[in-house]
Amino acid sequence: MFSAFEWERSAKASCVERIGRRPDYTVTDKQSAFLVWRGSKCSSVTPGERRGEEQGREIMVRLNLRQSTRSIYLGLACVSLTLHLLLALFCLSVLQSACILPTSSSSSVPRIDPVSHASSSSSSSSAAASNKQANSRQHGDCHKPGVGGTFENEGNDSFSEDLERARKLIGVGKPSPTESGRSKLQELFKHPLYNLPRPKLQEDDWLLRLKTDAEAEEIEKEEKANRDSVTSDSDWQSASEEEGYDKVTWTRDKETHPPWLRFHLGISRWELYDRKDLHLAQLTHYLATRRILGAVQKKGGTQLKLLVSFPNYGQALLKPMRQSRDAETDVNLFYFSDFERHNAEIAAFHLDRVLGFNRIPPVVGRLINVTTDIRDVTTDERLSRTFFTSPAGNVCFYGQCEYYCSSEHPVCGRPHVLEVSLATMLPDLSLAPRRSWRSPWRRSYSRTKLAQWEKDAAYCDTVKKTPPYNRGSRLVDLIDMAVLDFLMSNMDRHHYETFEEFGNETFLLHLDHGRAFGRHSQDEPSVLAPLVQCCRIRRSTLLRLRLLSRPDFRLSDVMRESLAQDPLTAVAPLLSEPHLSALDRRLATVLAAVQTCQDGNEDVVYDDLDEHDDQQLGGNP
Ligand SMILES: Nc1ncnc2c1ncn2[C@@H]1O[C@H](COP(=O)(O)OP(=O)(O)OP(=O)(O)O)[C@@H](O)[C@H]1O
Ligand SMILES: [Mn+2]
Repeated sequence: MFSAFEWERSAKASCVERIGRRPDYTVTDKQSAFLVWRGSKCSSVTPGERRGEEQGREIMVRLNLRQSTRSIYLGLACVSLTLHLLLALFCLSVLQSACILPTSSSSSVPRIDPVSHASSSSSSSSAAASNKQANSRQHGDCHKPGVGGTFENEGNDSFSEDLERARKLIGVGKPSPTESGRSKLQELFKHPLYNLPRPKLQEDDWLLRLKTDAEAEEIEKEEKANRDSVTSDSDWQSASEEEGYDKVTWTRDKETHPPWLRFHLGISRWELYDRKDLHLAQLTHYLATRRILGAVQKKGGTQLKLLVSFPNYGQALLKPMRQSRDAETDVNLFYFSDFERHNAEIAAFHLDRVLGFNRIPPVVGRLINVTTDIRDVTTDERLSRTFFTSPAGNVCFYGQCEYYCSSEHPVCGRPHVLEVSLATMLPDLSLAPRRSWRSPWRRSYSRTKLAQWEKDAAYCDTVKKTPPYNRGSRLVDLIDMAVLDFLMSNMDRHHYETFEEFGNETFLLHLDHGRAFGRHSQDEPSVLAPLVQCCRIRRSTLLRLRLLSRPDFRLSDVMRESLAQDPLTAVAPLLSEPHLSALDRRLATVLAAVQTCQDGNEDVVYDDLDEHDDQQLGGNP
C-alpha cells in the first residue's frame, strides 16, 4: 500500500510524464489557465482556483513535516482528500454561477461596452446577450440547454428583451431629473437664451406648405388617372397594405399627419425644428420602435449607410456601429480615413440642440436585427450580396462603397443584434432642393498638402470680402458650425448645405457627424480656425456658451442628461465620461479664444440680440 506521500509522489511523476515538465504553478498555457498539481491528476484551472489550491497545498505540506506515524499520514490523506473535494465542489459552483445570467433588474442600468465584450453588468441587453454567448464560448462546457439554446433563439430572445428595455427608455424631449432631483437640461431650456422671441414667420419663411384644396383636388385627379392607367384603385391600396405600409389617411388637417411629415412641414428659414414641438418625441419614438419595411444602400458619401423605410412612409438614414464607445481613433490614421461612428451621429444631434442651434435632423439610436430588419427586407442586390455568417456565428454584411466596404471591415450583428443610428430624412430633393457649399475652411484631404487657410493667417480677410460671407449672418453661421465641430472634434466638415428655397438668408444644415468624437484625450485646435482667424461670434451663441460653462448648467452634465433620453443608453452611455469631460475642456478653450479676440479687437461680437435686455438674458455681457 502506498503511503500518502508516496502516492502523491507517484501521481506527480505521472503528471510530469504527461505534460513533459514539473507540474508547478509556473506552467501556463495560452489561455492563461494554470497547470497545477491537483490530487492525483494534472488539470487546467483558472488563476482564481489556483490560489485556493496553493493554500490547501501549503497546509498539507506543513502537516506532513510534523507527523511521522502512518495513521496520521492516512488521516492527513483523508483531510487532504476532503479539502480537495470541498475545493472541487466550490470551484464547480463558481464555474456554474458564471454561466447563469442573473435576471435584469429595472433599477440597474447596464453599463456595457458591446464591442469589447467586456461586460461590467449582467443585466440583459444586447451586449449582455452577446456576452452570454461569448462567455459560453470562453467557458466551453458552460453551454447548457435551457440557458442558451441555439444562436437563433438566443439572438431573438435577447433582442426582444433589449427592445423592451429600449422602449421603456424612450421619452426623447422629456429630460430626466438628475440624482439631486434637479434637471439641469430642463432648466437650461427654460432659460431666456433658449426662448428668445422670434420674428413672426411669413409664408415664405416655411420650407414647405400644404397645397390649397383646389390644388390638392387637381393633383388627386391626376394621380388617380395615372393609377387607373396602370392598375385599379383597389389593387393599389391592397398592394401597399400588403407590403406592410399603413393605409394613408392624411388630410389637410395637421392632426392626421405622420410625425415625419410634421417635421418636414415645420422646417423654417431659421431652424430645422422647434425644440419645443412635442411631435419631435413622437418622431424619434417612431424611428426607434416601428418595424423596418425596407433597407437599401444610400448613395453619396464614402462610407456604408442605409436608407430605411417605415410603415408610415417615413425614412431614415442608418449608420451602423463599427467601434466600441471607448475606442479612440488611431493616431496614425488621417481624419479622412477614420471610421464613422453611430454614437457620434446621435451625440452630435444632442450637442447641436443643447447649443440651441437646432440645425441637425433628429437622430435616434436603435438596436436592430441585422437579419430581419435588413437582410430579409432589402431589395438592394448590391447590399444583399454582401451578407455572410462570420466564423463566430454572427450575421455580417459590408455593402458597396468607397471606404471600409469589404469583408475585412464587416458590420456584424451579435449574432443578429446591431446598434445603429437613425437620422430623420430631410424632405426629398425634388420637393426641397438643397445647395451644397464648399467650406472655406475645408481641409486638404491629402496626406501632404496644406489648405490655403492653414498657410495664410489673414485668410479670413479674404473670406469676409467674398459672397455670401460678406453680408448677413453667413460668416457667423459658419463660426457657429466651427464651434460645434471643435467641441466634438469633427474634422470632416468639407461641405455644408442650405435649402435653395431660402437663398442666402437662412441657417446652415449640419449634416454628417460620423467622424466626430474620435478622440477625447486630444483636441484639434485647427477646427476652431474660423473663429480664431475671423474673431467674430454671434452674441446669442457666445452667451449660451458662457451659460454652459457655468457649474449650474455645465455642458457635460446637460449632455449626459440629454443623451440619457436615447434608447441606446440602455446598452451603454452614448458618450463615455472622458468624452463628456473633453466637452467642458474644449468649451473653456472656445471661450478663451473669444477672450483673446476681444483683448485685441473691436467688433468681435455680432449682435443678433440687440432688442434684448442683458438683465433678461441672465446678466451676461
Ligand atoms: N438626414 C438626412 N436627410 C437627407 N439627406 C441626408 C441626411 N444626412 C445626410 N444626407 C445626405 O447624404 C449625403 C451623404 O451622407 P453623409 O454625409 O452622412 O455620408 P458620408 O459617407 O459620411 O459622406 P462623406 O464621406 O462625404 O463624409 C450628405 O452629403 C447629404 O447630402
Ligand atoms: Mn462622413
